Amino acid sequence: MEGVDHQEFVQEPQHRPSLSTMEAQGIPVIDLSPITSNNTSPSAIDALTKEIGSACKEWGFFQVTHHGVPLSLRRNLLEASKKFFSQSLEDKKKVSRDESSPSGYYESEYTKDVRDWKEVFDFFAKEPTLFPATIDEHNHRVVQWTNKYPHYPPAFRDIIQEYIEEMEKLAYKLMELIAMSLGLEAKRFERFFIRGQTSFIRLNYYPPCSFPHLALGVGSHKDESALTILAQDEVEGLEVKRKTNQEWVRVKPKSNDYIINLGDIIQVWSNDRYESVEHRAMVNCESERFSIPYFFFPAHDTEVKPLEELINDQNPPKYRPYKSGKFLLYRMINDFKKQNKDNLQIHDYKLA
Ligand SMILES: O=C(O)CCC(=O)C(=O)O
Ligand SMILES: [Fe+2]
Repeated sequence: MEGVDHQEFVQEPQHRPSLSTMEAQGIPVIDLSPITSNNTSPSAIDALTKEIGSACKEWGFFQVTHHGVPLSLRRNLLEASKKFFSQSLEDKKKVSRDESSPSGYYESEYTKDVRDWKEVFDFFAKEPTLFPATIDEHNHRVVQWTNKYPHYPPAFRDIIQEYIEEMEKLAYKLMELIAMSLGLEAKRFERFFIRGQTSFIRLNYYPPCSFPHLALGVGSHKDESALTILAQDEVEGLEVKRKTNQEWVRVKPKSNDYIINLGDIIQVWSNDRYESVEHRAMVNCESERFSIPYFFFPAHDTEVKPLEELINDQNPPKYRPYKSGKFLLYRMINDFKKQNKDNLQIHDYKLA
């Protein structure tokens, strides 16, 4: 971040982080053994489903253990990410995102119009990934996006592809549990992802920052995904807004757990039974920090709307339908420059 205008990173006073935020005591930690081990009983799955249901309802954010993703793979990816970002800006910019595809490296993203103190590399989980060509609702042209892969470190491509496969397996399992917790059949959500999912993975790098009380690594936001599976390194920084009292609580890193957060799409599908949750990442003066979110997204032409099983006369739909790909594209375009206005949010689709 040398030679940049620091002013654009400064958050409005009400959004500035408190460096003494308390650590989250209550974030549910859920043991996924019933779905990842061989000898499992229906009653264990039942209990797990209930646990997932209350975590979704009360927090929208939880940690999972015994998730089945090999620790060595996660370590390798964090190591590869560290190596990539340690290169010179010039080398990193050789794989910058551009007009032909939003996959690649970039160092300026604006969350809610304030610049984040971070650098990023995005990859699509599927190649090619089909996406709408424009945000215009009446334009049905589709484009194919492919990934950029850095040459350094050399094993990058293999590691990231292997990791993405593991994330996808875990995401499908979690979606099954979430479906059951809503009283739906286990595979209810599968159809939206099985062909043409637009999931992507992001390597976040937060360099040390000399004014951590004024800036944020990622400003407060809700993920637009169906759900997000997040790996963070051992450096603290992630904060979640607790639903019950609207206070920021810090999520302590645990080296082998994943953090799961519900995204806007589940909020709409469940007609607000579950909600996506505001979260943000703080930076600090001494240590760099790395995190790797995997955003699980349906096919771009999925019409996202409250599921018919979950609506009735007493509980009418709370959202008007929207196309998953158009919303995501809108956000992607607008997060990359200063707009002097709020970006599109899920509440903009809310029916009065
Ligand atoms: O770095 C983190 O812990 C959170 C990152 C995040 O929320 C995001 O990239 O959407
Ligand atoms: Fe996020």
